[in-house]
Amino acid sequence: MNIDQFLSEIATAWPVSRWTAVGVVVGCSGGADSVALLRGLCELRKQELERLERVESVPPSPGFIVAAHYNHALRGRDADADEALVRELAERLGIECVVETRSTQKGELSSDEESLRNERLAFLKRHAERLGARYVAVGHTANDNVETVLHHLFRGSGPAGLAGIAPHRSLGKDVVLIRPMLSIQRSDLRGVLESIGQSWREDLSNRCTDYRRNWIRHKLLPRILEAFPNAESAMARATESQRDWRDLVHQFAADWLDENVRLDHAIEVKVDRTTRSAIVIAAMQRLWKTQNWPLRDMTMLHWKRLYRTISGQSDKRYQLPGRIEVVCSLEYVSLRSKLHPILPLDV
Ligand SMILES: Nc1ncnc2c1ncn2[C@@H]1O[C@H](COP(=O)(O)OP(=O)(O)OP(=O)(O)O)[C@@H](O)[C@H]1O
Repeated sequence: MNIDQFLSEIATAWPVSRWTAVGVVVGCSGGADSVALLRGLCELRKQELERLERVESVPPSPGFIVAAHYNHALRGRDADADEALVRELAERLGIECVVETRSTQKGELSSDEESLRNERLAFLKRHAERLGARYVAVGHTANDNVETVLHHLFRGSGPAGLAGIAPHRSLGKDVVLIRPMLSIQRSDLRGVLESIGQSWREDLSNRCTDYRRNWIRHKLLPRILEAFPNAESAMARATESQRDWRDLVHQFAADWLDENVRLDHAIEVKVDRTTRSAIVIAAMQRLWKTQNWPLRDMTMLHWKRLYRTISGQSDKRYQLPGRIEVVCSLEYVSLRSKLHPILPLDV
């Protein structure tokens, strides 16, 4: 892949005219993927502004790109070198760089993958809101997508998990998280960076912090590719169709939620003996999101159990992860969190 093909892949996934006139915060770790993303977006923006200048006399664009780096402060000098690379790159590209260093006071925060990811996302969202940016762009690649799907598969995830990494999703009211490099292979990105003489930092933490993800990346996938050389693009196609199915089910689920769920002292879900489990489960997952209940702790077994309850096949009182209490009556199933107040139902 050469640089033009690379830029065109990004522009196909995320048409340039959509974002050059608004603010974009680019999450940049200093690793190859996000360095390539930052370089790619800055180049596309520059080309678009030059094009506009040629065809018409346009007022200066109100849009901007800001590089944002979250220093996890976990790997001492390595973490500082990541930060330095992002700062230098932003300076060279003539864009603002925001950096935040994680507080490392003992016992204050946990350092598992999920907590770090959540903190990072909260940081990116916070700065996008502060700067009035419309988008947060991150550098997930085609390989990340395949690895995520396999990981979900082995954990027994439902259809939503097998739909892979979403190309975009809302991060609250005014900010959209976008992943414009999901069609690009990691190795191609590195080739492009080498061809333009752009260095990056090897993310050593990637190798060790998430053992199972890295086992999939370094051990399993190479074996799969020996037997199925096109497995990665085949899986990407499969997840794309899976996404269509998921979107369809989500539409039904939203309607089902409107008709069958009401808020009272608890969340009251009507017992429904006819609707298929896929729709009821998707509706419950949507409900969990609206309430900020811990989705990740819910396995398919929990969702199935809840579905059996809602479809009138069990009437026991029990608790789900995150201390969600389930109580059944003849016509309604009440759900109540022991930790959170009830929130409105719109996502
Ligand atoms: N320290 C960081 N500061 C800012 N942005 C980051 C940082 N680390 C990662 N990102 C952004 O997130 C993208 C994905 O990184 P990575 O694969 O490590 O992340 P993740 O969000 O944990 O996702 P995954 O679900 O694949 O584990 C990067 O390409 C980059 O855009």
